[in-house]
Amino acid sequence: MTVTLHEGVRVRGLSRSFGDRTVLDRVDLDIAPGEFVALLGASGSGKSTLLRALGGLDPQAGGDLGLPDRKAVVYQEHRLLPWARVWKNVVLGVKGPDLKARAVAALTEVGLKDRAEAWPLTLSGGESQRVALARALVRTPQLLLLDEPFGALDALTRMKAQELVADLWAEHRPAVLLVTHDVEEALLLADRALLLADGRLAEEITVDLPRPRALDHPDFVALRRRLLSGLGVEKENR
Ligand SMILES: Nc1ncnc2c1ncn2[C@@H]1O[C@H](COP(=O)(O)OP(=O)(O)OP(=O)(O)O)[C@@H](O)[C@H]1O
Repeated sequence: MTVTLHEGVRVRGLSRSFGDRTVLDRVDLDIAPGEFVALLGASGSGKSTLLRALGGLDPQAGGDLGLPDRKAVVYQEHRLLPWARVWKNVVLGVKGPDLKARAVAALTEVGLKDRAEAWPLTLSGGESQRVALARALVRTPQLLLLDEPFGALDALTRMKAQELVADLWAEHRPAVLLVTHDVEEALLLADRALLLADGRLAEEITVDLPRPRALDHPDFVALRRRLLSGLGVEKENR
């Protein structure tokens, strides 16, 4: 694997095997600076493996990776450390002056300014994920990697979190790769949706809909059907 600096993402021939099982098979992927891309695929198709490689977190992957310097990842589980106050969690590992002020600024952006001094165990699941978003924001990422960040939230909290991500993305415009199982989430947020199957990017759907997006817009419904069919779900009522 070679990693070079790039403004957005420019991946060529990304491959990854575990034993004799090839999970990623010479994947090419471009994400322009500021572009929001969603990645869908069946369970076990290699979405998280691809995301990990883009985080520069998988030295055993093969291929040429052009990646920006500043990357941040948000996972399905918040990964907050219980023994550090919320604001400290946000800036853990960050260097430089005014760390507390930077943490509070990021927490303000996710609507949690007043929880800066709280302990992580006193937060709800949705709040914890917002802290995880603040922890990403404070790093001013050029590439934001989201690995099913709202997968464990209830439907209403998830919708609010999606709105928050849409707002934060519009404000800061990082390139985003969002791994999700949720077709509607992909279509609400992304410029492009990619389908991963058999180790390759099997399909690409451009989501050319004005924002904010409405679930009941006929073009939205048509794209939803197309994506579901790409995922092998044909039933109309799903
Ligand atoms: N460290 C590892 N060692 C062995 N096999 C692995 C490892 N990491 C992933 N795999 C295998 O690679 C395949 C792809 O895993 P990955 O987690 O990338 O899939 P995914 O598409 O993100 O799945 P899901 O949607 O269920 O989260 C799976 O078959 C998994 O078992």
